[in-house]
Amino acid sequence: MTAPVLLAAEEVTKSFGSLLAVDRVSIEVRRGEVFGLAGPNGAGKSTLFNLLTGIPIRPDSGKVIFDGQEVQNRSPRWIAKAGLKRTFQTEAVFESLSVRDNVRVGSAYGGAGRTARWDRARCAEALERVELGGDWDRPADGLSLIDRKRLMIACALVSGPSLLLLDEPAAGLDPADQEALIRLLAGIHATGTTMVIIEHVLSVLEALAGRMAVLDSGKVIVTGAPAEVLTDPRVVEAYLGPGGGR
Ligand SMILES: Nc1ncnc2c1ncn2[C@@H]1O[C@H](COP(=O)(O)OP(=O)(O)OP(=O)(O)O)[C@@H](O)[C@H]1O
Repeated sequence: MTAPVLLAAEEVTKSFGSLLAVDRVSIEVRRGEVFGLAGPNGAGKSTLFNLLTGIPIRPDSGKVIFDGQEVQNRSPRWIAKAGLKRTFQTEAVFESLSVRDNVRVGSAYGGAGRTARWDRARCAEALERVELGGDWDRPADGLSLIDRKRLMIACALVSGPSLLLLDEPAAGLDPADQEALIRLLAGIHATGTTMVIIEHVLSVLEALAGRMAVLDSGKVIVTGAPAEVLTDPRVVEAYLGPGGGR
């Protein structure tokens, strides 16, 4: 049986002046799946994430439906509280705050953490889920790149989202850390979190995604299983140009 749709973009469109950044994009993400988004630089992936999460733009037309509700005109905070959390391309952590306090900020944003005691327990659980060991009272500015990514994911996870959007989580990681990230995300997915992952490191999508879409010039050009999508001539051409770079 096919799982119900948790997130749908329906003909979502966004222009910046004369640039059509997202052009009538429709995608469906089913509850429990990992859905990948790929495409060349400037294809519109991050703009689409921004439109899905209300940060900081609205679509010109089209609908975003999350968990049965239209959210395209909702605030980012409302969408986060409804259970859709995201990470950003850059490792957006509060440098001077401790690891633990970064997660506490994430917890407050997502609507979790009514009491200090409960908050502490949730923060600890989120940090353990991302396997961020060591001293949680140390400032975030001393963390390695992979640990910053772990922290950003913990900040998103702490409020127990039903859907996690990850914008290029593997960017800048060496192959060993990419493998560690894949294991981490597979573990989070196994506990029931639906995910959408934008990624240029296609091996991450091959390892994790059940389905994926490729965007080019603001449009979805192919959707399907990674093995089929990544060998599709239209995708090869989008990345390498006509003739596949030959
Ligand atoms: N706020 C903005 N104002 C004007 N143009 C924008 C804005 N945000 C994005 N764009 C443009 O929209 C297009 C799509 O950008 P976007 O960042 O969504 O692409 P992307 O697929 O995420 O690229 P990358 O893989 O390089 O991150 C680009 O041409 C970009 O310059």
